Order: sequence, then C-alpha cells, then structure tokens
Amino acid sequence: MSDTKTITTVAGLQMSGVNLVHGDGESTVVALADVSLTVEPGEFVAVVGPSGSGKSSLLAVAGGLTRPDTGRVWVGDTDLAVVPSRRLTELRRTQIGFVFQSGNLLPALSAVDQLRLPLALGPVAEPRNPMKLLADVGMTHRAHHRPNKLSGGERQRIGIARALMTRPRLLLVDEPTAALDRSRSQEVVALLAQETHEHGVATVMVTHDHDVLHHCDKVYRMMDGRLDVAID
Ligand SMILES: Nc1ncnc2c1ncn2[C@@H]1O[C@H](COP(=O)(O)OP(=O)(O)OP(=O)(O)O)[C@@H](O)[C@H]1O
Repeated sequence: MSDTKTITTVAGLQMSGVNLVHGDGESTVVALADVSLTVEPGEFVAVVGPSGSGKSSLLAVAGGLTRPDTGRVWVGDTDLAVVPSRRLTELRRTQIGFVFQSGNLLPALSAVDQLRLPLALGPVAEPRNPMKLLADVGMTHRAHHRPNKLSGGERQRIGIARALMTRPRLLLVDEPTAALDRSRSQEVVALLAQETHEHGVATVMVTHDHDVLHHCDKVYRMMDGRLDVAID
C-alpha cells in the first residue's frame, strides 16, 4: 500500500454543469445553461451581464436557495444536491453570507446589534467579535446608531460585516453599489476585496458597475444563462 497521502483542496464554491429552467410548458426561460464555476478561498469574483441574463439565478443556486434542474453545487465539501434540508438551512446560516443591494438591515437594531443577530439565531463555531469587526469595517463610531441614522455606504458596511460574523466560507453579494455614489461604491467594494483576501472567503459579487471591477480577481460575464470568463 502506498503511504502517499492524497491532498485535496476544497474550493469555497464549485458549480459544475448547472442548468436551471424557470416556468413550464411553452413559457420556459433558461436561466442557467451548463454553468460551471469554481471560486477558491480568498478569491473575489465578479459576475456582470445584462438584465435577465441569469445573475440572480446564479446567486440563488450557489446559496442553496434554489435547486438546479441538473448539475452539482458544492460549498466547501458539502454537496448541496444531496444534503438534507435541515443541514442546508444550517449551512446557509453558518457558511454562506449574503449581502444585498441596500444592506437589508433591521430598522429597530443598532449597528452592533445587527452584527450580533446571526449569533442569536443558533450556535456558531468561531464567530468574529462584533466590536472588532465594526472597527475592521470602519464603523466603530456608529456602533449604537440605527439604520435610519446611517448613510447608504455605512448601511452597506454594516450589511457586509453582518454577513461576515459567522466566518462564512462563501459570500454572495448582489449589486452592493446600486444605491451608492461613485466614491462610496469604490470604498464598499474595496472593503469586500480586503475581507475576502484577509479572511479566505470565496466571494461572488453580481454587479452592473464596471467601475469597481478592478478590485476583483476574476470577472465573468453572463449572457442568456451562459457564463464565460470576461477578464482574468
Ligand atoms: N421565478 C421565475 N419564474 C420565471 N422566470 C424567471 C423567474 N426568475 C427569473 N426568471 C427569468 O429567468 C431569467 C434570468 O433571470 P435572473 O433574475 O437570474 O437575471 P438577472 O441577470 O439577475 O437580471 P437582473 O440584472 O435584471 O436582476 C430572466 O429571463 C427572468 O425573467
């Protein structure tokens, strides 16, 4: 018997031959067509493409919110196609972070309490420290402010920090700069790049904003459900 160990590296996200069709009968739409994508830990990937090309569908499948019709999706070493639904819920809570267009913060909670929220929903192995993470995203001075006292860029920083509290393996980011001006957009995407690289997260960001793509390690383009490398 050989004593050579097989070393396998586990990607943050691996999608292979994924197909997804919406609707049925005559009104079907191909949202994802044979999509394969690997995002390594610490890699920041952008997906651009016209409206309706399948970008949101890609995030929904990667995040275990929508099951593909065919193809495989792994988050770390977990195969989303076979994982029981209870474990999938757990995986989404602890290993996948979601960042939405405008932060999606709860109006009644202060900034620091928004960060504590993921820890209140169930056990987390090695959570980040909320006050330290607030400092990392440059928001210590707003710790006790509610969302209505924060700017759009500040809300987005809190949304990013909240998504990182559980040290997710995969971060899925949907149009993070949609509500921001040019310079706030640069700051927010630079923050995503920094967190991705420093904490070894695999990050997928859907965006229409071509001015922020220089922060990304790889850019993919979606067109009619197909995914191609646009810029390496
Ligand atoms: N639940 C659904 N039922 C039927 N068709 C859908 C559904 N969700 C999306 N689609 C269709 O699937 C295709 C891909 O949609 P998707 O939302 O993934 O595109 P997108 O690139 O994210 O668009 P946008 O940039 O406008 O958000 C579109 O043609 C859309 O109309």
